[in-house]
Amino acid sequence: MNAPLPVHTLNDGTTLPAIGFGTYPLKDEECVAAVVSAVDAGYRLIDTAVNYGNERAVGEAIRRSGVPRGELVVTSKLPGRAHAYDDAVASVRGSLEALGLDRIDLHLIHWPNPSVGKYAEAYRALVDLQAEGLVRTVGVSNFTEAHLERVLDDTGVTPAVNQVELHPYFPQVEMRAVHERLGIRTESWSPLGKRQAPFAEPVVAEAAARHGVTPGQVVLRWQLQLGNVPIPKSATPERQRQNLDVLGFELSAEEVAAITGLGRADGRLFGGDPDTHEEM
Ligand SMILES: NC(=O)C1=CN([C@@H]2O[C@H](COP(=O)(O)OP(=O)(O)OC[C@H]3O[C@@H](n4cnc5c(N)ncnc54)[C@H](OP(=O)(O)O)[C@@H]3O)[C@@H](O)[C@H]2O)C=CC1
Ligand SMILES: O=C(O)C(=O)[C@@H](O)[C@H](O)C(=O)CO
Repeated sequence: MNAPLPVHTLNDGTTLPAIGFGTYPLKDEECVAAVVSAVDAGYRLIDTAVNYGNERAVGEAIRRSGVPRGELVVTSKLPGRAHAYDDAVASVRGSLEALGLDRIDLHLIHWPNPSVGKYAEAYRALVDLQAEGLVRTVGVSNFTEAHLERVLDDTGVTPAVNQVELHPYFPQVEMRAVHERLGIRTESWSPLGKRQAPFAEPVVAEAAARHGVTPGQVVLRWQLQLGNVPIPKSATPERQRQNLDVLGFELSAEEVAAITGLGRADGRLFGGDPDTHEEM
């Protein structure tokens, strides 16, 4: 097991491990086994969602892991079909029941779902559930600057986290600046680039050779040096360990800039533009 991970202090005073574990599209026993081995490897931040259909498996893995509950940061997400206030409250209660927990550490609105037009209502529900103690930290996912400003104006509560698509082909330079200005921690989904991983790009492969690490480790180290919290998914224990083992080397400022330079306007993995993409 690696040394304990560094943590970030969020704008609500709670902490978030510097790397987390993604669980989509793991299901059932494969999910339980992957999360148990991830926790054993040292992951303490686990990312699930109602729409992944694996909250029960994640809850089972947490119980099997033997790690004290207080050491884990469990994230779940509200689906687009549950943005109306009462539906949002019911969805969070459903997640608690499925996970077998009495509190969710970080609850996000999964997508803003513009056609529903109720993400601000959903956000108010999460803020109220935080006051009740059922949710520790309130955050969002796939929010643009306008969505962030809207919920902030509405409630006076800044989301602690915005989980967005972020990898070398889509480095989100503008959104990271918005987060910096508002005091929001950036979490990176598909942090390795998933099926379009940039592992063969010369700037990544050459940095890996220079530092004696794998291309995946270079990409995750790039994430860390930008202050992002990556949540890589792997069903493979060896890769899970490798993805955590990124504290023992440092990329130069030039290497970081060159990887960010891989960004391109059409770099999104599947066209998930939050202003138009709908996921119920
Ligand atoms: N909020 C949102 O809208 C979204 C959130 N997410 C979250 O983000 C998480 C991570 O994103 P995801 O889309 O899974 O993409 P990732 O960038 O984490 O890539 C996962 C893929 O990379 C492979 N992989 C993992 N580690 C390595 C490695 N070291 N070397 C080579 N290949 C590797 C995995 O295969 P294998 O398992 O075989 O190792 C898997 O195929 C999700 O699991 C989910 O929790 C994802 C999409 C949207
Ligand atoms: O994994 C997630 O959180 C998602 O939102 C996914 O459904 C994502 O949209 C995807 O992988 C679609 O192909």
